[in-house]
Amino acid sequence: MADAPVNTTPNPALTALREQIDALDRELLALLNRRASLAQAVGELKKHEGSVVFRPEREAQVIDGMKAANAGPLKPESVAPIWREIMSACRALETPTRVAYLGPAGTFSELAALGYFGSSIVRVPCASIDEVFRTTTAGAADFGVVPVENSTEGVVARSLDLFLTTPLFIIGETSLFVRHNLLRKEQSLADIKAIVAHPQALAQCHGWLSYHLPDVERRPVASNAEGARLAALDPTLAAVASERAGSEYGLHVVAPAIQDDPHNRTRFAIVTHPERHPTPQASGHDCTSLVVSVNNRPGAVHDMLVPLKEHGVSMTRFESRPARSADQWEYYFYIDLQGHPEQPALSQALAQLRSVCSFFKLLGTYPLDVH
Ligand SMILES: C=C(O[C@@H]1C=C(C(=O)O)C=C[C@H]1O)C(=O)O
Repeated sequence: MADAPVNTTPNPALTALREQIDALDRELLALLNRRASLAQAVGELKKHEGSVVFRPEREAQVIDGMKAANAGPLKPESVAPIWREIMSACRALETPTRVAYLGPAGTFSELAALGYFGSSIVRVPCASIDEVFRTTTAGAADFGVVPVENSTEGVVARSLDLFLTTPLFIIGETSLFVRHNLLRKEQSLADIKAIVAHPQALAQCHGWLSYHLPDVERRPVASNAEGARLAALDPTLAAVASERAGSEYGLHVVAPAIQDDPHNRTRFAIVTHPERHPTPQASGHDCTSLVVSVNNRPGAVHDMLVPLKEHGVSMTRFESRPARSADQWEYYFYIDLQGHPEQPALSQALAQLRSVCSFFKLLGTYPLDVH
C-alpha cells in the first residue's frame, strides 16, 4: 500500500508562533549578552581586588531567586539547570574553571561536574579518586568533584579517608540520580565472560547481576567508563555504566536501569585548596561538614552531641569510619551540620564540640545543593 502523501503546506498558525519564538530568542540572546558583559565587569573588579571568581553562595542565591520568581509554565526543576548553564558561560568570561573528576569521559563523576559547574569548564579527567585529590592539591585543577555517599552502598570510603589526609576542603555539594545499564558490543546476554565496572557500580547492581548472570565473573576496574572502553574492545565483556558512556564507546544497552534501588543517588563533594579559595559566605541554606574523634570512654559520643542540642543545631549526617590506629576500636565521625559558622549558634556549638574532641577538623562550609 502506498504511503499517505505528506502535507507540506505550511500551517500559518505554526509559522506565526515560530516567528514569535525566533524574535524572542533574539531578545533573549541580546539580554544574555548584556548579562555576560556585566559578569565581565564583575571579573575585572575581582581581578583588581585579587579575589576569586567562583562564588558558590552567590550562584546558589541566583538560582533560589529565579526559582522563587518563576511564574511558569516552565517547570521549577527546569529553572536551575538553565541558570547553571548561563552562569557557567558568564563565569568562563571571567576566568577558565578547571575541574578534576574521576574520568574518562562518560562517568557519573563527569555528569556531576557538568551538572554543578555547567558545561563551560575545562575538563580534567583523572584515573582515580586519589588522583582527583592530588591534581587539585597540586593546583593543576581549580576544583575536584568526588563521590562521598550513595543511597544504596553508603559511604565512598576512599573519599572520606582522603578528606582526613589532604589539605583540601569542601565548597559545594551536588547529587545525581544514578541509572546503571548493562552495556555490550553484542545485543545479547549470552556468552558474557566477565562484567567490568567500578566496584561501587557492581555493588549497586548486585541483586540484578546475581539473578540474571549468577555465574559470570564480576571484574572491578578503575571506573565505569573504563569498563565501557574495555567492553568496546572485547565482545565477551559487558560493562555497567551510564547510557552516555555506552554511546561514547558505541555499545548497546542490553538491559536498562539494572541498579537494585530505582532511586539510586550519589552525592558528590566539590573540593578545593584553602590557600586558593576562601570559605563560601552564608547563602541562607548552608551545610558545615567536619570530622572528629573522641577518646574511647563511656558517654563520649553522648558528650559530642550535647553542644549541638544545647545550641539547637541540626545534624543531617553522622557517619563513622574506623581510625586504623593502634587502639582497634577508635573511630572518626563524619558529621554534617545545618548552618554556617557566621551564625552564632553554630559557631558556639562548634567551639564547645572542639573542646570535647581528641581530634577535630572542619571539612568545609558550603551552600546546599539547589535543584
Ligand atoms: C558574576 C559573578 O561571578 C560568577 C558568575 C556568576 C553569575 O554569572 O551570576 C555568579 C557568581 C560567580 O561564580 C559574580 O560574582 O557576581
